[in-house]
Amino acid sequence: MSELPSPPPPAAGNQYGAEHAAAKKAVALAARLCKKVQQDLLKLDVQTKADRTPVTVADYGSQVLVSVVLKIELPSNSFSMVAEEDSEDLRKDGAQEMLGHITKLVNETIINDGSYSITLSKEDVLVAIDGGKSEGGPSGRYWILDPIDGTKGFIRGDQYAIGLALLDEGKVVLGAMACPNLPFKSIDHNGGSSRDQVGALFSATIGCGSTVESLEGSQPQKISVCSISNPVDASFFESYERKHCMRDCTSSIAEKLGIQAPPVRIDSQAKYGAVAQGDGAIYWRFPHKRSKEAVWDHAAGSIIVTEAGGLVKDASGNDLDFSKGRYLDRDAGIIATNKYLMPLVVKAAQEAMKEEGILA
Ligand SMILES: Nc1ncnc2c1ncn2[C@@H]1O[C@H](COP(=O)(O)O)[C@@H](OP(=O)(O)O)[C@H]1O
Ligand SMILES: [Mg+2]
Ligand SMILES: [Mg+2]
Ligand SMILES: [Mg+2]
Repeated sequence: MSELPSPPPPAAGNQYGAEHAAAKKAVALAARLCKKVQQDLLKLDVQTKADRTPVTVADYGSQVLVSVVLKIELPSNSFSMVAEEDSEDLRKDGAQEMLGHITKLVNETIINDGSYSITLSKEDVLVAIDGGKSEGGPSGRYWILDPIDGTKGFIRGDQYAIGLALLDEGKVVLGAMACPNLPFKSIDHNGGSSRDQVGALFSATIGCGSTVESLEGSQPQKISVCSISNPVDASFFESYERKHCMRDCTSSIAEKLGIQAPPVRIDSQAKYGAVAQGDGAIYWRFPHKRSKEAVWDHAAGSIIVTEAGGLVKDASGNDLDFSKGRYLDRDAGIIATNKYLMPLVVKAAQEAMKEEGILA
């Protein structure tokens, strides 16, 4: 397989140009490993974590590759990352076979890409996974990674995303997100023609807009959220998994807004990418309990939507605060949409949640 294409030099004025290029390379390489695993996922490649959610060899392998690429591409003594997975379960007796498989997958992906002449041992793999143990917070620079967001979708053969973001003094300043199964329209700027492709790489840097390109390499093209202002014409995305979203509440919000289109239910932060490129108008998330929302489930997706001209708020209309550590501090619910629809969706959500007894 050919080496991943080097991205074009960053636009003048992009102070995170090197990080942007490294982040895209990292998620694109991780996506190669994930695609290979999704094609022939075996039962023994999937484990259940202590919180009873699934994790696969690809979640771990992706986390290793992103961490390795960032460290090589951006040499510095101060690498810090908040990532979803840790090595605890892989260090247990009985996990040796799985660890061996992850190590093999990581090394094969590196060899096939051809950019780096390194081979990782099992111990290197464990150490790379634990590179994601940072606690985050309001100061300094650190990465936030969801190595596979939508693991349940990944196992089912559906949508998933690899989401990577950079925080600088508590603010998300860049995001790169690979969505290997998401369709997008690639536009030939010479001929003006467009064709449908699958495998999108979204990225955004603060103040520089959002782009999408092919995961296999193509010219990045600017994207923007839709400009629908009447909710009757809007469509919305929500979780495929019934357990992840209160459907009674969201159908009530949709009814209040007069939305005609049926819900589009897909897994992962691919929903943020779809809203950012105007495939639909709204992504909302209303979890059942006031469960904690992890920063890695939203950091990359949220900057890709805001740099595409959209807004991302909690259900009270507040900005998301990524500076509080590994979890977001927010009021129930998260909404991503354009500036016209946001106040209407927040109002409908507040009313619906009061009626459902979720808000006082
Ligand atoms: N019972 C639950 N309620 C709400 N969110 C949940 C959940 N179980 C898992 N999740 C979160 O939902 C994410 C997937 O979101 P979506 O529903 O949009 O596909 C998961 O990310 P991971 O797959 O990275 O673990 C996980 O963080
Ligand atoms: Mg998970
Ligand atoms: Mg996730
Ligand atoms: Mg995950």
